[in-house]
Amino acid sequence: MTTLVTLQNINKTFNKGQLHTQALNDIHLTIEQGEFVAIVGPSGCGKSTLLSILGLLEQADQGRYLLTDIDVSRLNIDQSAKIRNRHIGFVFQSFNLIDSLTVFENIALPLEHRNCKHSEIKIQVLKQLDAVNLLARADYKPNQLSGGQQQRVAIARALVGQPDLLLVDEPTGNLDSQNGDAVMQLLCELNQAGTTIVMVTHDSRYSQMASRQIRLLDGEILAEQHFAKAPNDLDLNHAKIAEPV
Ligand SMILES: Nc1ncnc2c1ncn2[C@@H]1O[C@H](COP(=O)(O)OP(=O)(O)OP(=O)(O)O)[C@@H](O)[C@H]1O
Repeated sequence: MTTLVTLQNINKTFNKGQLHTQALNDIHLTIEQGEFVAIVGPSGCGKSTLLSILGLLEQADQGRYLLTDIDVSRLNIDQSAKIRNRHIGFVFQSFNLIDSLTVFENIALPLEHRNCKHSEIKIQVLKQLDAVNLLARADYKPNQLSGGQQQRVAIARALVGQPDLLLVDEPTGNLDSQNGDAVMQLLCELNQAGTTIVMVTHDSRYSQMASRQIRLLDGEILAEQHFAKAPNDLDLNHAKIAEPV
C-alpha cells in the first residue's frame, strides 16, 4: 500500500483576543491510498479543523504534513492553491456551486484553472457527468436541480481533476434521507473504484460505510475503528441513483 497522508504531531490553536482554543492537540494520522476514512465526534471536537488542514485551507501551528512524499506543512498561499488544485478535491455540505454557471461549467472550473485544452475539458466533464448520472442535466443551472443532484454535481467537480484525495464535509447534511443515501452510495462506489476519501459526518450510519472511523474528542484522537465489511454490502434501501432522461 502507498501512504497518501502522514500527519505528525499536528497542533492548531485559534487565538481571538484573550481567547485561546486548542482545536487540535498532537494529532498523528496516516492514511493509505484507497482508504475511506470517516471523522466523527461531538460538535467542536476539531473535525472541520482537521479537514481544513488536510485540504491546505488552514496551516497547523506545529507538526508535519506529508502528502505522498511532498512536505506541505509550510507552503505559502500560492503553493497551497497549486497543490490543492492538483491533488485535492472538496465536497461541502452546502454544495458551493456557482448559480450563474451551468452544471457543465461548474464541473469544468478546476480544469479551467489548470488552463487545460477545451477538448480535454469536454472529455473529462462528460466522463464525470456520466459517473454521477447527470449527463441529461449538463445545461441546467444549479438552482434547477434537487439538493441531491446538486451534491452530485459538486462531487463531479471535486473529481474532474482526478485528485489523489477527496475531502468531504457533511455531504448529506442538507439532504433528505433518500438523497443522502444516494450520495453515500456514490461515494462508496468512487472509493471502490480507487478514490481515497476523508469524510466528516455526524451520521453514524454513514460513518460505518467507511473502511475506518476516527473519533475525535477535544482535539485529540480518542479511538479508531476499522470496518471489515465492504461498504457496498451495507443495506441502503433506496440508494439507487435513478434519473429521468
Ligand atoms: N476560525 C476560528 N476561530 C476561533 N475558533 C475556532 C475557529 N475555527 C474553529 N474554532 C474552534 O475550534 C474548535 C474546533 O472547531 P471545529 O470547527 O474544528 O469543530 P467541529 O468538530 O468541526 O464542530 P462541528 O461538528 O460543530 O462542525 C471549536 O472549539 C471552535 O470553536
